[in-house]
Amino acid sequence: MDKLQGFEFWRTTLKEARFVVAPMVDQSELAWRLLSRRHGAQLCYTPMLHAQVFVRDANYRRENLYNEVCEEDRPLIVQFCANDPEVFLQASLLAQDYCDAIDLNLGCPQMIAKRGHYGVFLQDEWELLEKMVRLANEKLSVPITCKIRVFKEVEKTVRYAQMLEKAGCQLLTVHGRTKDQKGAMTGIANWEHIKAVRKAVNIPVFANGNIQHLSDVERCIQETGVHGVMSAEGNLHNPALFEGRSPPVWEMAEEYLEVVKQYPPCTLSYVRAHLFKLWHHTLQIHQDLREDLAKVKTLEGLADVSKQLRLRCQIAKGKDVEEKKGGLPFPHWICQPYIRPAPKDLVANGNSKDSEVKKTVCQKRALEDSDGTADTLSKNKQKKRSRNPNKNFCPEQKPKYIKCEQCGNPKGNKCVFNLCRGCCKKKAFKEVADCPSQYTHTHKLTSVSACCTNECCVVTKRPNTPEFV
Ligand SMILES: Cc1cc2nc3c(=O)[nH]c(=O)nc-3n(C[C@H](O)[C@H](O)[C@H](O)COP(=O)(O)O)c2cc1C
Repeated sequence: MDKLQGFEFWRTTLKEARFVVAPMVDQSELAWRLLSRRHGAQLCYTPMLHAQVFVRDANYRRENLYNEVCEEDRPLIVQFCANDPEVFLQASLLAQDYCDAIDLNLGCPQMIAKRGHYGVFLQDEWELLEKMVRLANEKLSVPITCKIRVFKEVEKTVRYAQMLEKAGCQLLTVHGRTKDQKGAMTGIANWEHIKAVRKAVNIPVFANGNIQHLSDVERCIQETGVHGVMSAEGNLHNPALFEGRSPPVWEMAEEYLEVVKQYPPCTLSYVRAHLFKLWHHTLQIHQDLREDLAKVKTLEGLADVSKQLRLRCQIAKGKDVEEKKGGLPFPHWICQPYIRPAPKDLVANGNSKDSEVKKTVCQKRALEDSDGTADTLSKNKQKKRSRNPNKNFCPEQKPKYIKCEQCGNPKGNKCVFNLCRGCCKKKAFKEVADCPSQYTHTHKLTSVSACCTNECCVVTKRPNTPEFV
């Protein structure tokens, strides 16, 4: 049977989904998707996966997709970042049986995407994108979709969307922010651009940006004419957003922790990050518990801190105590959006906050650009240091790894070809393998599973290598 396309795909496979949970690295994992679906989400995306790693590493495939497969988690779109048509295709072929469509990330504006040459940094490479989408559309059994950011110019954004449609993209998500609208400069998404794209293409369009309440969903659909809306931050702060409810935080936190237990394993740092987002406002009052939440090392520990937060809120609620602090919303214990200060409020000319924001942005950039050589540590590094105070972030004192002669990744421990695990494996398959470490292992082996974890030893599984038979 021919695969469904465009509107037919949206109507039949996606069941006319209008409420969509965004792809979110470390945050749109299975447990969170299931929680969001229970509360109104009709379609979810996986976090962005790296196409190249997905092709190369079976563990990565298992941990990030295959082990997460479950019936309740459909419809599901798997998102990849990629910059090579063949690699993107190979990754998508390996993922297509576990999802309803494959999405290409053309929106990530982070420094890591700049270095890896993917996400929004492909925004100007139309020829390459055309090839990637065309090949995927031709060869995959599921539709290919794209998630883009807008250009400053409406007209260029429209031509960009039309190019992707022509290449074979079957559904387009338009994030109404430009490449530079990130971090402190995030600001408001532009729905005018989204509306223009919607009018100009003949495939379903989802709008992304500024969706914090159910009323935003309705307004966005009305103003832009899109077929669905996607929420990221709004969903993280209130997973019941699409139900039009703002439940007490503990209700969502406890239900989420239950789902995590029901669908193991879930990485602890994801759970911690979700609780930080859910309890965002309350944690500004109960700073002691903020520290506890950062420190505990088990799921039970996290659940316990969450319970203590609930008890404190319930006591305050019972006594009708108004715990107001700074600009915190009240009551702080209901799920509600975190409103970022608008960049114009922060960087208006002559505003005293101006230099502060620019300083933060510049510091961050310096840190990103210099790979951690700046004086200030990023939030992530600070977190790492709080867990391991002896950790050294000085690049000169980092252990130096020997690099793979072919690709520059760290060399495998035992490989005598001076290759990384992936390249060694390829070599082993292409040529008759004669890595002495493999011989040694093979002779000692009683079973394949006793083999070293170095993928170069995969060669021992090949039935017709002399050392195996
Ligand atoms: C924690 C987090 C992780 C994200 N990871 C991804 C990702 O993996 N792929 C992607 O295309 N966008 C990612 N984004 C961007 C969102 O999908 C979305 O485009 C952006 O946050 C704007 O939507 P919002 O205004 O509803 O937050 C991420 C956003 C957040 C907050």
